[in-house]
Amino acid sequence: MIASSRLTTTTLPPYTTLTPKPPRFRFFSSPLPLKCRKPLTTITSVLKIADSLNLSSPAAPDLNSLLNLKRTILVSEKLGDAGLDLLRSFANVDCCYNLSPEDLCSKISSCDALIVRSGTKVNRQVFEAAKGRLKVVGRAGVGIDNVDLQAATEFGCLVVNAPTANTIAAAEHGIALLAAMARNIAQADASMKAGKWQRNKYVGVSMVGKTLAIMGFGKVGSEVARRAKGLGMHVVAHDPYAPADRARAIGVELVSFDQAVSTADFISLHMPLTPATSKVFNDATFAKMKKGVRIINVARGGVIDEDALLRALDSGIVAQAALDVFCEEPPKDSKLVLHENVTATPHLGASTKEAQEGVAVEIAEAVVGALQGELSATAVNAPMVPPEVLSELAPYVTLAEKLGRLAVQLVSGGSGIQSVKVVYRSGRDPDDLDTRLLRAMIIKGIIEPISDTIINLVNADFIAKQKGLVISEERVFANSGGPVDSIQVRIGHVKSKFQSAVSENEEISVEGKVKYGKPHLSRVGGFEVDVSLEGNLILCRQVDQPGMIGKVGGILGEKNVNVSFMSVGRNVRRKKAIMAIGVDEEPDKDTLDKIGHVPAIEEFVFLNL
Ligand SMILES: NC(=O)C1=CN([C@@H]2O[C@H](COP(=O)(O)OP(=O)(O)OC[C@H]3O[C@@H](n4cnc5c(N)ncnc54)[C@H](O)[C@@H]3O)[C@@H](O)[C@H]2O)C=CC1
Ligand SMILES: O=C(O)C(=O)COP(=O)(O)O
Repeated sequence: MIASSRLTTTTLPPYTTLTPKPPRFRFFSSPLPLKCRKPLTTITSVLKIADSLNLSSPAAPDLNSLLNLKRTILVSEKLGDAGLDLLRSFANVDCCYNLSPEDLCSKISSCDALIVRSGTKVNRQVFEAAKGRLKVVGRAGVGIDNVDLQAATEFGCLVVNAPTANTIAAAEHGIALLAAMARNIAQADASMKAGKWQRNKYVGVSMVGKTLAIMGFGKVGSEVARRAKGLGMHVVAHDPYAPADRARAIGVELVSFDQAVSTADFISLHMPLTPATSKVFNDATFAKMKKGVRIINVARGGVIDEDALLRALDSGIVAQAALDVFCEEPPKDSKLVLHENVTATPHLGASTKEAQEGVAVEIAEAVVGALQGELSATAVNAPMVPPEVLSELAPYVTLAEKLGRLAVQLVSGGSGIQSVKVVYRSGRDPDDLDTRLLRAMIIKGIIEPISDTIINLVNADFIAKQKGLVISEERVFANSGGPVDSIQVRIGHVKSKFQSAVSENEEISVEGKVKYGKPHLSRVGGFEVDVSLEGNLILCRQVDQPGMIGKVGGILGEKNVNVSFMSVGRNVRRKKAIMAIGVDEEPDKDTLDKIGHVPAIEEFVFLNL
């Protein structure tokens, strides 16, 4: 050990956070132009690796791909043709719009993926009804407030969205609503259609020189800001997570919530609907606003308390509101929509031809990629791992799972596993080695053999936590050619059925390396070994004396069990040794008994890898 740095102790970092990922593991935030994207027909070996590792297919034994059967994708809301064509080239596509919640639940168990927009509620019942078949939910748009992410994660279902293709459409709709509201376009149009000519009634307000407060300075918010600057408005923004330099670059000042709402002539909402933003525009907030303020909401209806807005409109605090989104869609209570100072559109922010084609292709690619095992760039509830990183980590991913499987089989029955320590020896800078994938596979290896839960990248941390398993990770610096020199898995506070696997620290300890691209076991307890982690493994502790390999090899040979690898590790000559024997077939009980009865063999265990 040269240096050691603790990565995590008792807490598992969440897969998705608001904090940026280290650059090496980040995808480009905007999609590549279509012609630059990889053709879906050319499935890279990386995707196959991931697929075979079942990284994103929690429940499927992947018979579909083995038998070359097509998957089924349910599309529950209108999707652009280019996206549908792409999906059809890969899967059976069932377009069923306006499904009732009951119909959705009854259909979902025969679907591998579901594609929705904002109108489909993908709640816990949907995941329960899927009975483990649903592997991916694709949200053809940005907001994922209609998908129960917690339930998706618990059921090991990946959720992906299409976060960029409708940004401009939403921003343009925001500006369109702002201008239409300021100049009473909708009301004047309706009045003319009713045969009237009311020039004095529909005198508007000017936008130039007015202060616009952008609430939520993300993709849409900043595009609205850019356009509003072009209209000569003074733009401020409130966003606790937005970088000040991005705002500065557009000439926008980032201000506090109170400052934004109290100084603005126009307020445009662009934050996501979360527990923190739910009904954040309420009576108390409206009371802080300038009398005669104008509000635009192209984000989510739920960020406004609609009853409070109605009161604010009636009292004149809010002069006008332009609403594209509502708490309930379509809104049942039409008081707001019918209010003469309200301009309303039926959630049209993303509805341009261009945006819908873009979103459809973006989500189709993400869903097809995910079904093929690709780790998505737009995953909402799983780590985003670019293909080149996955390709590099692939053999270590296999090693991690095998070590987990091996370690758990060394635990003697009845002793509950509570703490697992993983030590990575690596020459990489900690920021340059994303261990989430490896950790997930170790968890998979540990939990799957002892439970009926299927583990994948989406639910690994969640299931570990649920089972009370505390995973701690440590990085030890070591010069190595690849990303990882070795991985050690230690299980503490348990008894072992193979005492020699217990290290000085009273932990079951196994260590492995990747050699020639294949996972190898390099250490068991305090003994060094060198055996390929493929097929099955027999571990024997014996007196170190001549003829042992021959004896055990002979017993296996008699029963036609093929030995693929054999390695002996010992600490002191002629004392104790560990023999690790890789076998292609599983020896029957008789054969194992015979090995156990070889006089110099003190203990042995058969492990299924
Ligand atoms: N009406 C429509 O058809 C469309 C609506 N949208 C909605 O617009 C919203 C914004 O979308 P994007 O800009 O693409 O998302 P984004 O994720 O790029 O931006 C959201 C911003 O809100 C900020 N934010 C989070 N909590 C906040 C808080 N408490 N106060 C202030 N800011 C907060 C975030 O830091 C982020 O910068 C989403 O709710 C999305 O669903 C997006 C596209 C179309
Ligand atoms: O992308 C978003 O967040 C939207 O609100 C767009 O919703 P839609 O796909 O048009 O139902």
